[in-house]
Amino acid sequence: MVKSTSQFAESDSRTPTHPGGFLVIENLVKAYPTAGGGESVVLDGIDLTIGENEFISVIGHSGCGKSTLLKIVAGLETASGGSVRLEGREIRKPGAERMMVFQHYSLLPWLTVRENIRLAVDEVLKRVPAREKQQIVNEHLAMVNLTAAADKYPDEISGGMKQRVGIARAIAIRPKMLLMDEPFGALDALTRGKLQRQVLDIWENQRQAVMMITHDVDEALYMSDRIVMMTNGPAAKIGEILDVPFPHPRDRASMRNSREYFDLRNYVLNFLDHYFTQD
Ligand SMILES: Nc1ncnc2c1ncn2[C@@H]1O[C@H](COP(=O)(O)OP(=O)(O)OP(=O)(O)O)[C@@H](O)[C@H]1O
Repeated sequence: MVKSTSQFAESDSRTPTHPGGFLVIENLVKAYPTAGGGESVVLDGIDLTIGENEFISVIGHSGCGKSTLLKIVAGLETASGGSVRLEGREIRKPGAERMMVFQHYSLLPWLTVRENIRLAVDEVLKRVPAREKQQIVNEHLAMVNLTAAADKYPDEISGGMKQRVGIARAIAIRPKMLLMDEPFGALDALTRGKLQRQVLDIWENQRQAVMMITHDVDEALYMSDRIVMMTNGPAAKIGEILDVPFPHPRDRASMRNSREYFDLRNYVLNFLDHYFTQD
């Protein structure tokens, strides 16, 4: 039985689904000005609460506003209405407690792998002694299997390795929340699968709040606790939120062979099809 929460259900859709959640988005609206002097509403009344150890995915058709939503949580964009609070504090700008991983790596090309991670650690963990910082960098290099490539420059390593640097850099500063915008989108299928496993391993060992944008239904089902399914834009809303009931640690092969997985996968695909055909 597929369990989901519809934002359009009769019950109060503004009530957070996780009362103890530490990221609380309430009635969020985002509009951009148009050339004609009007405005175009991208997000219209988003309500979402995320728990501090919860991994959620956001899925929806291209242009519905997924990245805009993530950027508002990151503090890179401001909301036009409503509120976004982390542990009760309104998010107004970027902060080290919310680290972003982009699809296109964004490494500094003149720094080595190690130096890219170290730079973030130096900037955020200012009071930590140098020796400990070095340990943190080494530990995170090992976590993403990059110890051997530590002294290489970004243009000397593959796309998958670059993304591992981006992930190590983000988690090395121990953020409370990891924000990932299609983190595996630029990778080939094999590398993507390996990196999904690696990130899930890390998360299963040291849980934190994760919000991940994806277009990939299997990725969302494999990795997340809940899938937030957005309606098409303009004025996109959360259509439904799907619970993914598989316990962690997850085994992809056995999940995929289960009837429940098949039903959930079809449920998400049908949701996306429904909105696509409305275009
Ligand atoms: N800075 C901006 N100024 C004006 N409009 C913008 C701006 N950023 C995004 N938009 C518009 O907001 C809408 C949502 O964009 P967004 O990138 O958030 O969608 P998305 O769901 O992440 O898309 P994709 O899946 O293709 O990455 C689009 O119509 C886009 O053109």
